[in-house]
Amino acid sequence: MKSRTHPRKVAGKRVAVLGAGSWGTTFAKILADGGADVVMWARRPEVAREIQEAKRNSDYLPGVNLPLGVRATSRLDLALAGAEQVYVSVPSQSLRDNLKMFAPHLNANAIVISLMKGVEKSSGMRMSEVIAEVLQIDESQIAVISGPNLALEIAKEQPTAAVVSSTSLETAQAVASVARNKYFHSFVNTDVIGTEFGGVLKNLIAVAIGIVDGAGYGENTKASIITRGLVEMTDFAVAFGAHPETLSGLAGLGDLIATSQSPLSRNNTAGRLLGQGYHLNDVVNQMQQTTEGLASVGPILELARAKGVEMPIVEQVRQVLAGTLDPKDIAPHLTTDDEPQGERTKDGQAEGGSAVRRAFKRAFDQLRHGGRGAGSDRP
Ligand SMILES: NC(=O)C1=CN([C@@H]2O[C@H](COP(=O)(O)OP(=O)(O)OC[C@H]3O[C@@H](n4cnc5c(N)ncnc54)[C@H](O)[C@@H]3O)[C@@H](O)[C@H]2O)C=CC1
Ligand SMILES: O=C(CO)COP(=O)(O)O
Repeated sequence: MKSRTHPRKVAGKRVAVLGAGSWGTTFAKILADGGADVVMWARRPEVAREIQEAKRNSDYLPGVNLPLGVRATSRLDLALAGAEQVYVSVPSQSLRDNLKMFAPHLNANAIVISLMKGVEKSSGMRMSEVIAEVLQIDESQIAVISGPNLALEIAKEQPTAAVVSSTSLETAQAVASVARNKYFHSFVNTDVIGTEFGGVLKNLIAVAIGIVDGAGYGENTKASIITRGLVEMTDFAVAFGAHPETLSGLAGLGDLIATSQSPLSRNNTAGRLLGQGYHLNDVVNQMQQTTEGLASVGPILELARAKGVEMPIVEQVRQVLAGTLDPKDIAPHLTTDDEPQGERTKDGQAEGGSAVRRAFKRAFDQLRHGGRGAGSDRP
């Protein structure tokens, strides 16, 4: 970085944001507006240069002025030097390779925060698990952030909230006290599994909503899918050890509503194109930004199968992606049950049993059949 292009340094904690796409850039603005001293790493030198010199990232956030305090470089050593908190926002499928590049430059005590909402296709691992495995750091040094956070709205400073989650409450609080400002409110929790899976799973339901929207169905259909989708999300996450409340919080229901309703959502947009009859390859080519849901469908269904969790909506999304189900048919087949099924009621109990009760039953069945129990978060 040339010193003449260095802006005045903002007083505050030195943090790094790795990944200069729409979310990484927006998050750098959130942090800088909260008073942190932010250096971004961009893969492409021209993107780093535009942010550093013009305080713009016109490819991803057209028309948005970044705070003067945000600096950017394409050199990892400069971005990570002295960084106490490191926020990572790259496509989930590229995380492992990126982490290997980051590792030599990371401070041993730095907290690493995942801003991503996908699972690794090859392993089914959550992003925090990939971080722990590749960087070989303790889980108390890792946090994740998730919530109803459409980047472009936040870049325009429209108020929203998110959850910062770490198995260490102290870590979550340390991150939340930096990742906040007048338009971004951070809550904390210690349910990393629920917080991460909430972000992953809502993408899949948002794709389903996009599909039925594109196929011409209306609000009743979409509301039914959102509601039943939340049940699938909760069943799945609880089976892996999440607290059900997390899924009805910002990282679950909150994000599900935002993503399912907004044309800004890439997952929702991809679904709509599929619903309009475009082939998956054409949709992928048309999407210029990361669309995590398309890559997550396969690994999530595999994980679900391993725990005996039924996900009829996600399964139908898979079939539409594979071209074996007409998008028009996704709505009439909202359930695979042959018999009438109980709906969860106000206290979380369904006639057929609560998510927790079902999780226990699954664990019991798995133990009986020599499998692993529900307490484990890996199949
Ligand atoms: N955009 C949004 O509104 C939000 C996105 N997220 C999550 O943040 C993560 C990143 O998403 P976005 O920033 O929106 O994506 P994006 O497509 O806008 O940007 C991705 C960035 O990663 C970089 N990158 C680094 N290594 C890469 C590689 N090997 N292959 C491709 N790109 C690579 C790209 O150059 C680009 O700067 C995703 O997991 C997404 O679900 C979470 C909340 C909100
Ligand atoms: O996670 C998001 C909003 O919270 C962004 O959703 P998309 O990735 O679908 O754009």
